[in-house]
Amino acid sequence: MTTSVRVVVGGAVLHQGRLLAARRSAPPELAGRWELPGGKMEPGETPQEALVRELREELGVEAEPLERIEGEWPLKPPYVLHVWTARLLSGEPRPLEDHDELRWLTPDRIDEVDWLEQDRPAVAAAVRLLAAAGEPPRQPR
Ligand SMILES: Nc1nc2c([nH]c(=O)n2[C@H]2C[C@H](O)[C@@H](COP(=O)(O)OP(=O)(O)OP(=O)(O)O)O2)c(=O)[nH]1
Repeated sequence: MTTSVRVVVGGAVLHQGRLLAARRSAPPELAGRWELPGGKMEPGETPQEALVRELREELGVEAEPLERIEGEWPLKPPYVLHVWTARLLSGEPRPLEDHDELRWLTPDRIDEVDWLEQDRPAVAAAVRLLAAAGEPPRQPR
């Protein structure tokens, strides 16, 4: 028997050395916990299209997905979490839907919010990317 999984696409939105964190307002068991904004892929959508749509609906911004963070994290069945890095093209993120607070976190402050457990590996990977991007260029040998 094959079980079909459904993908939830989360966006690691990176801007000026920071990662965007969003605090869920619902459902009750997840409210108050922090996550990467995003949502369920709809039939016929690519992950990138789903992420662009979700970030537009939830945050009121236009964003560009960049690359997939390797890995897949199980959520409540049948959902699994995939994460893509993304950059803002226009707009200032606002918590329009599903969230009641947003915060831009620098790598050193990433643990100041209570991330959903299932998001932690992807958040750690996003922080590594931010830290690498923030390093000064290496001296040529
Ligand atoms: N968006 C998002 N959802 C996550 C993350 N981690 C995590 O466990 N989830 C869970 C919460 C929800 O049960 C589910 C995603 O649902 P959602 O409510 O964000 O997606 P959606 O906007 O498409 O939902 P819907 O109201 O259309 O049903 O995955 C995450 O980082 N981002």
